Amino acid sequence: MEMAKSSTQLGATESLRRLFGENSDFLQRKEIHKYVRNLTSRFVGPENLKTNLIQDIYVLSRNYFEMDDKAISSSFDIKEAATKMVVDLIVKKVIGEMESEAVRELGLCWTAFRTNWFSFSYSVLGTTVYRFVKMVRLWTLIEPSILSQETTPGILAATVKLVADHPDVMEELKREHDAVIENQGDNQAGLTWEEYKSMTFTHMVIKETLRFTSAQPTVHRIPTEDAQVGGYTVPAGWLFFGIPLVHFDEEKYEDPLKFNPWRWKGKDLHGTLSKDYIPFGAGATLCVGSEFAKCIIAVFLHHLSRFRWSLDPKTRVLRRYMLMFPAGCRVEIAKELSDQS
Ligand code: HEM
Repeated sequence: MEMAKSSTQLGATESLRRLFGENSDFLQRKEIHKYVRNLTSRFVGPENLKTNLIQDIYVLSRNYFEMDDKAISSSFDIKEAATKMVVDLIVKKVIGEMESEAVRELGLCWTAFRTNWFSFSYSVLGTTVYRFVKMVRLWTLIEPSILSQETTPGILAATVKLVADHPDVMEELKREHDAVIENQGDNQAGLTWEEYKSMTFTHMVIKETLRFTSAQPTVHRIPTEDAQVGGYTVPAGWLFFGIPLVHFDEEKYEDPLKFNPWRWKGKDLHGTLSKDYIPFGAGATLCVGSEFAKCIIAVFLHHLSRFRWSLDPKTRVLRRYMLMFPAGCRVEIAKELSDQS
């Protein structure tokens, strides 16, 4: 936490420096940092979220839950659905209208780079790693898009997996969302900001998922002077990889390896940062997309809770550089018996 707050110099390994060159935008982000933050906040900050985005998120995500009158069930990969939605809501607005093939290529390049850069020669022409390195001059523009595309769908998928593994949580969510729908009466065309904020248990589930998965596993920093971390000295100029271990500290969290949304009952559900809770980082580089990400997850849970649903048993979560779902995250939804008549 202290390290994340103390320095805005983001760390990069020697190999990354050689790969991109010392002066690349990718590494020398300090100068353009404020610009990127402002640009992203404009798109996903609370004002735009309240007035426009929440409704767009509601409508776009609802499309995945539509079924023919005669169908009684359907299925889709919820991680892929969220990725497409983020592309529609953010990437196209930040980068401008792109051919869908170009968006796909951008995603593929990033995925290949993220998983292979340390094990694959970047100078081999034609490889996706090579192409990504060539494209990285666009970094300033694509950074928010990449960050939003990588993290949020992964956390949504992790949330869905954890809920599917905990029937008591699924039941409580259903109760909460049934009540929201009932209160809406005939007016079920969307979700208001107030309704979103009133979903107390949903926010407890999201908060616990973010604690439990620590989705962005490391922050990288290079301290400008010697720093103390957990009784160790990190010398100035060294590269520090920080992991939010505080999320699993027994003194802060009772039974920390248990997924237990009820631990947040009566606590602050909307703050993104405290001494013991840092899923969105801390300090000058604190995530600017946190509320947007939480809103996407809550709205998907809202739609999901209208159905009986289950998760493909092949769904597995791997923790590599990011959370990964090698077999996707497919949900099967079925109409309630009463809706089938
Ligand atoms: C659940 C989803 C998300 C998680 C867990 C997450 C996590 C983080 C973390 C830990 C950082 C700090 C990195 C560091 O200090 O080195 C960060 C920064 C950032 N995030 Fe997120 N993020 C999420 C969603 C998003 C979304 C949806 C967007 C944009 C639409 C976004 C945009 C950014 C940006 C632009 C930064 C860099 C801020 C800066 O350098 O000043 N994030 N995020």
